[in-house]
Amino acid sequence: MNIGIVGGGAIGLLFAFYLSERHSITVYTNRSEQAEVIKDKGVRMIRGETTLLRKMKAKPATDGISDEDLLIITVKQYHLPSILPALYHFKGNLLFVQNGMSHIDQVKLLPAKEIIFGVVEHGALIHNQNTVEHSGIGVTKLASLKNPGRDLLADDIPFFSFQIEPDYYNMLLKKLVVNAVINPLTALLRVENGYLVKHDQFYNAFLLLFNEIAEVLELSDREGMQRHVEDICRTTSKNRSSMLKDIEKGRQTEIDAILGFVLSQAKEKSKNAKIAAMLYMLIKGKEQQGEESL
Ligand SMILES: NC(=O)C1=CN([C@@H]2O[C@H](COP(=O)(O)OP(=O)(O)OC[C@H]3O[C@@H](n4cnc5c(N)ncnc54)[C@H](OP(=O)(O)O)[C@@H]3O)[C@@H](O)[C@H]2O)C=CC1
Ligand SMILES: CC(C)(CO)C(=O)C(=O)O
Repeated sequence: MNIGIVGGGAIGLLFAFYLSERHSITVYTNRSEQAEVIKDKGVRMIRGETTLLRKMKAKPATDGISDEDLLIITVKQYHLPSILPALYHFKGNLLFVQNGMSHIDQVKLLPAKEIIFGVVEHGALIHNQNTVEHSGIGVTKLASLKNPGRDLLADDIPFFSFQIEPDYYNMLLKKLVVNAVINPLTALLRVENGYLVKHDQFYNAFLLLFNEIAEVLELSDREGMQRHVEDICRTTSKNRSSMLKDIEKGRQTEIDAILGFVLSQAKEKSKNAKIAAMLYMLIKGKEQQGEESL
């Protein structure tokens, strides 16, 4: 397949590197300088002691998107509006891998042949314009908006597998609840994920927030979901969440796509979401503080 990857960040370079084993890849970057570096030097991937390099095509997204069979959108949720106008002319298949759920309504009406959502369970860290570290090996879960079960990315690529899920909404919801509980709390407390279940007072706060979110989202299996979020805290106990890292680096966070979605659901259903609202404001305040210190 001809696959285009929009965004040359951590996830974009990770997908570009692994998929280039079976497909012809073009990376569509934000900056022309990055496209030149990738065209010239290829994409380097570091996994433990292994470092590998693959050559591929790259161009700035502003030069236009070609007729790819599949276009994978790996920009952050808050950058989607900058790329959506170009997607109104794209007739191939689209895959969105953003965290959160506020992008569902933004992309539903695109004229693409197929719209697929992805939940990436890999860890990826960008080192420079053409180098990515595969810091956690997981899977990418995929679910289609229109044709459940159709698997465009069925190839068996070592260290980079895909899992087809039957229901895109439930797949995204499960990840949303994890991010809505863990990310704002760890970002504000400045602790690693494991602390939320290890520390009595933090765990009480975790439960208050989880219960409010479960009520707003009308979760059908509350106990199962609570166990799932607690398990993620344990299995990623030494991780600093992406929101904590964003706050530490003074960057914008994905709070709008995560707690913003919970708040919009609460408003729609006239449900109480005071804790989520407070955490949302505190994270927004921290983002502003970061901007002011630049
Ligand atoms: N990193 C991880 O381990 C994981 C990330 N995710 C999710 O994947 C998504 C991407 O995350 P991540 O890769 O870490 O983010 P990054 O910030 O590393 O990458 C985003 C990239 O998109 C580029 N970009 C922004 N606007 C445009 C545009 N208009 N056209 C082309 N490129 C553009 C940025 O360019 P520039 O560099 O110039 O700003 C940047 O290179 C997020 O929603 C995140 O939640 C999910 C699971 C794990
Ligand atoms: C699962 C978790 C919480 C791992 O840190 C994550 O997805 C994130 O940090 O955004």
